[in-house]
Amino acid sequence: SRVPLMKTTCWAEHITPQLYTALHRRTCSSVSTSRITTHYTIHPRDKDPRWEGVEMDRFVDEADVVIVGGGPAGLSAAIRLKQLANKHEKELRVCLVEKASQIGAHTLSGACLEPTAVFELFPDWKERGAPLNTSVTEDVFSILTETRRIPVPMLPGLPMRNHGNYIVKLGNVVRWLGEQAEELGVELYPGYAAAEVLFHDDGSVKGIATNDVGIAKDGSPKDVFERGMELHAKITLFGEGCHGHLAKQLYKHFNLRENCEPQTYAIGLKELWMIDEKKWRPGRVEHSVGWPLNRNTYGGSFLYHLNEGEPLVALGFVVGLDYTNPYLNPFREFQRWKHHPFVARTLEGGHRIGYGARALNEGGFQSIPKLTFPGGLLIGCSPGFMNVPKIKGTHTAMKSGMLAAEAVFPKVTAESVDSETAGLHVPEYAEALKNSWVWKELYAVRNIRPSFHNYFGMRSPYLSREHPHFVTGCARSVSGLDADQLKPAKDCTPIEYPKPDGKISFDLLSSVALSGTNHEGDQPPHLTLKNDDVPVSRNLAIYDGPEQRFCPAGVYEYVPLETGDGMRLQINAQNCVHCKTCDIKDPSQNINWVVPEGGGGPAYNGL
Ligand SMILES: Cc1cc2nc3c(=O)[nH]c(=O)nc-3n(C[C@H](O)[C@H](O)[C@H](O)COP(=O)(O)OP(=O)(O)OC[C@H]3O[C@@H](n4cnc5c(N)ncnc54)[C@H](O)[C@@H]3O)c2cc1C
Ligand code: SF4
Repeated sequence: SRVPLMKTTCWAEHITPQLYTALHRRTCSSVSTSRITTHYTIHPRDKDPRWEGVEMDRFVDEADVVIVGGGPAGLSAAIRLKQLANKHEKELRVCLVEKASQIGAHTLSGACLEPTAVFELFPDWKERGAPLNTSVTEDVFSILTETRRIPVPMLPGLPMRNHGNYIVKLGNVVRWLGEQAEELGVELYPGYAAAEVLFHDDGSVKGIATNDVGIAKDGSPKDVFERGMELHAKITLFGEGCHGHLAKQLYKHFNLRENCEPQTYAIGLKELWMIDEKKWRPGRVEHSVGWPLNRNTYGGSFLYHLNEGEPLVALGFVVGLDYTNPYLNPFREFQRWKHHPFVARTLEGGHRIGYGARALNEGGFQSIPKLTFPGGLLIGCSPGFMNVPKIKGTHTAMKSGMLAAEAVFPKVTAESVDSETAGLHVPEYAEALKNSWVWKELYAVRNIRPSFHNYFGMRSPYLSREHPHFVTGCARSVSGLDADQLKPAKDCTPIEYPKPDGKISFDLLSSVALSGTNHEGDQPPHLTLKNDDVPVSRNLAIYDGPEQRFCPAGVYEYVPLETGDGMRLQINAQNCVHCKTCDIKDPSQNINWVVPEGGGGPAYNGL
């Protein structure tokens, strides 16, 4: 059995001799239990006798362009490609794969939408019935203390101003984009996750493979096992959204992040409420910073009154994943925030109808990687075009997809191929982006998030010379990888959270139930561990098991070993809402999120 490497690793300095003995016992016990990770990405099937003789050939199909991800970026790229093909009377096969069972079912956002890109993509958006039903009529920004609210004037020119924007259910907008794409002739494949990037012999991207189905929880093939299919293309556009699973592989393969800062992230938690009609103010937008987060934790809230025929409000809470206290629980901070008198007064008498969570990029301009490589390119929140102070990335994601399509179209339809590699390389996309309003906008706000790490913390853009208009000059560095920011539990104070009251605040499991999340139970957990022993030997020992708190769906639980002499990690993979927080924040970087069987995950209804 394996023995922990504590004596030689850098984290050993945090461990006392007593803890070392306890830990050694725990770890040695845990290796005797059954495997946590059974996925073939960790335990290759070619070495597994249970897979001997299983047919592993894949059906191959060919398109001109393959797009991974049916979010705002992927769909805008697909639509623009077909608009151009129709205009120039060219045949163009565009295939888009989406891991959700329906287009829009994995979309979670605020969302207050800056409509520029929608208007550019469809100047006749109104006639086409775009679900932009609520224009912003009131814009409120506050700094919260535990009992009070300090209003901040929304001066013209501030990035947080929402004049001219629309409050939307982004899932509905994405569904509508899907309908437009289908009408134009894009082939949409919801329920198919892209599990693997395929490469030509010259190293350029050849396309993707969708995931295999019919693998049992223990990693063995079931009778119904079916190999995924290969989708080849002249070029593949990756629009997986924040912290894409394939993008992670591409960063390594093509060294795309060598000249940028690390990407940093936040987790956003959201609920949808039906409120008392008397309190409903359609078109009102509220944002806050401050309580319940302390000065050293980046984050804030949003509360939007929708105008969709019912008294609906969308509310949520965003916490920067560079927080340091392993006892912080973003879900419980969100629940606590709803009890602020200024928030609770809107919710009292109402009831909650939706819940979900998703990570969002916070690195901004400094963290944008190289965007193009032979055979492919990155669009939307996958490389990260989020405008952080605005908490808006939909308009930039859409525009990046459109610019990618415009750069790709002449090359894929050219009579002779203009590429030295088998997969087309289109660096013109990066150039187009640099000359677009996306670049200008992200450049203008590049130092707002990094300026958080000063005396004023979250309030800095509003209270100090760190006001956006002063935050100019060279791009400042982000704080490093979020995974490296946690302090050992022994150096931190546990946080006492109030119990949920079942009216305004709720527990985790009843919340997850509202996300409609489901996965086939008999499949290997898609939360894979590079080393099954590390959660107990490192995460629990040093950080007191922070994954139990940062996962917004209760997927990770430390439970007593059956033998009674230690703990083990239990992964409730069926609950996973695909937010990607664990892959980002795990202090050991031992968790690798991979795609589950296609169609699994949340079933958001217009979040
Ligand atoms: C809490 C929160 C609040 C926000 N508020 C706002 C706001 O008010 N205004 C605003 O403009 N923006 C907001 N954003 C940001 C906005 O939602 C994103 O910028 C936008 O959704 C990015 O679009 P995208 O297409 O790049 O990625 P996504 O919307 O994430 O779409 C990616 C799609 O790809 C699919 N996918 C991923 N991997 C695979 C795979 N391997 N195979 C197949 N399919 C895959 C996913 O299921 C998903 O449907 C918010 C985000 C969050 C989390
Ligand atoms: S397991 Fe990871 S990706 Fe899934 S909900 Fe929890 S933190 Fe998010």
